[in-house]
Amino acid sequence: MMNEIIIATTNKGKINEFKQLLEGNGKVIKSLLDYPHIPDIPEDGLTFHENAAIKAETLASLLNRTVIADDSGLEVDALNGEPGIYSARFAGEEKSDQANITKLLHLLEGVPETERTARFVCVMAVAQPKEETIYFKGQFEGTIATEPSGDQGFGYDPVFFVPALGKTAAEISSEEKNARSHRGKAIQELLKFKYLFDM
Ligand SMILES: O=P(O)(O)OP(=O)(O)OP(=O)(O)OC[C@H]1O[C@@H](n2cnc3c(O)ncnc32)[C@H](O)[C@@H]1O
Ligand SMILES: [Mg+2]
Repeated sequence: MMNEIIIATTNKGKINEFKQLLEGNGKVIKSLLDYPHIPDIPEDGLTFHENAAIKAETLASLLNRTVIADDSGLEVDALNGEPGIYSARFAGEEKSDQANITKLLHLLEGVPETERTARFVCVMAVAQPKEETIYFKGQFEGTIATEPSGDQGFGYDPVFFVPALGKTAAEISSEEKNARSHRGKAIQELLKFKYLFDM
């Protein structure tokens, strides 16, 4: 029990990154995949903060435990910040990474490199029974490539080009991604509050 950190997510890519960032020191990551009887939590908020709170608070009250949730997405400047909070379902309810990437590249056809700036945003909510929810945020700046490259990571990583590395987020190791990513930065902030997790 006390050695567990519970994340309100079903996204395997996120779960792997949380494991790398938080496991060790005797801690074990649990996710919604370990609680299959819990029904889908509807993400009907209008901001990353609202959706992160909905996921974290719903699971925290069901389990009566401290829970972390991650709401994240890709903001593309040439698309006025879309897909944003709708990143997972950009191309439809089936949440297909492949279809999302195809739709994004199609919308950006003909947009020159200098105007393809984008960022990943991650808002983490930590919900504790009978306490105020706490938030941590991280951002990861990049540009949208014209074609996918690499097979690491998940989601939009194959088209998220990191100028400082000259590679996409799917062409770097998870260690390299975690060291600079939106999720990695939010967790660095969260780790300033280790006592929340008996660490
Ligand atoms: O809600 P949970 O269960 O956590 O899983 P989800 O995949 O639906 O997660 P979100 O609602 O937060 O949507 C985030 C989407 O943004 C994209 N995304 C977020 N972080 C990413 C990353 O590190 N690399 C690539 N794509 C990312 C990806 O398409 C995700 O599905
Ligand atoms: Mg989601």
